[in-house]
Amino acid sequence: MVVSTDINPIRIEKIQELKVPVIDLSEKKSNVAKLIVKACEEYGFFKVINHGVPHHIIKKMEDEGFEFFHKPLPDKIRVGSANPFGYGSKNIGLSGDEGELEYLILHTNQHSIANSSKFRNAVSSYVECVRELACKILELIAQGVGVPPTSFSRLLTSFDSDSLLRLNHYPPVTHTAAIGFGEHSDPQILTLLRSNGVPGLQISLGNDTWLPVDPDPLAFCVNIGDLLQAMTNGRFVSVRHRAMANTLQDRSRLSLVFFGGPSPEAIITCPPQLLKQNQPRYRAFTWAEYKSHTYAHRLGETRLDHFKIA
Ligand SMILES: O=C(O)CCC(=O)C(=O)O
Ligand SMILES: [Fe+2]
Repeated sequence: MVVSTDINPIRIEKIQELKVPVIDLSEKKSNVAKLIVKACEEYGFFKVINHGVPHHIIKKMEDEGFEFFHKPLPDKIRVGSANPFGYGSKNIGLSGDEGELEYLILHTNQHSIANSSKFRNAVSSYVECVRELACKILELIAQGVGVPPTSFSRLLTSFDSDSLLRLNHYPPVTHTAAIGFGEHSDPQILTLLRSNGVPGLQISLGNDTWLPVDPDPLAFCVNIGDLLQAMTNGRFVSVRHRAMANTLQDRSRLSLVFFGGPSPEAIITCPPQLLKQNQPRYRAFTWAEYKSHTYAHRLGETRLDHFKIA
């Protein structure tokens, strides 16, 4: 009798052969721009090293994050529930998704969540640095695809840029197949994720094949979001990814995730230089419109499809 199993050995081999692109930002700009564009087209995902975000700023944010999650539950609940900004546990979004994590979502322009000034300072310095890094990467992307340098980064520097910082805390669980954060693509423009040395993040290669991303506390993981897929007319892929629950019994996983988004009124279209002879694949929409569509659907849906021109 042939026993069917979910674990396909061919897939495992394929997974082990591949490594996600690691891009050294201290190398020559024109080469870096080319490598980034290639990674955005092939995976919608890469890691950056020598990124210039000072270690002490990351460490301070990580320490504050752990301090927050180690507080008693009533203290965490007191900051308000995560719709849209605040603390959440197990439930992700409002459409029934669940995972083995707790999290804190902060708006990068409104630090109104009642926390200590020590916490707020850590968030401000961290956000300032990662926003700058996100802009630098978006400018390299602009250079690589041949559009004016600030075509994408200006969306993150506008005074009402709708960017978020999300802290995800994955405590140890004993069931190995559990999902920490289910499969999805990030809705915004660009995501910068940094995690401690505990594994969990995986990116999708399609056909149910997953590529585990080695934890690397010195690097930032960069995800292309749905808006950048739309703004490149589908040339870049907004990578589908997920986090497995943490099965290391003696440590928690903490990821710091910056989502670079535009102002709610920003109109998302592909610059004409990138359309060339092609027809636009997506209709123009505002970020506010995209966000409300996203919030109304399950995490795993391919939300950008709704804006496709038939
Ligand atoms: O925590 C992680 O590694 C992934 C989380 C994630 O994908 C997200 O917050 O959008
Ligand atoms: Fe994500």
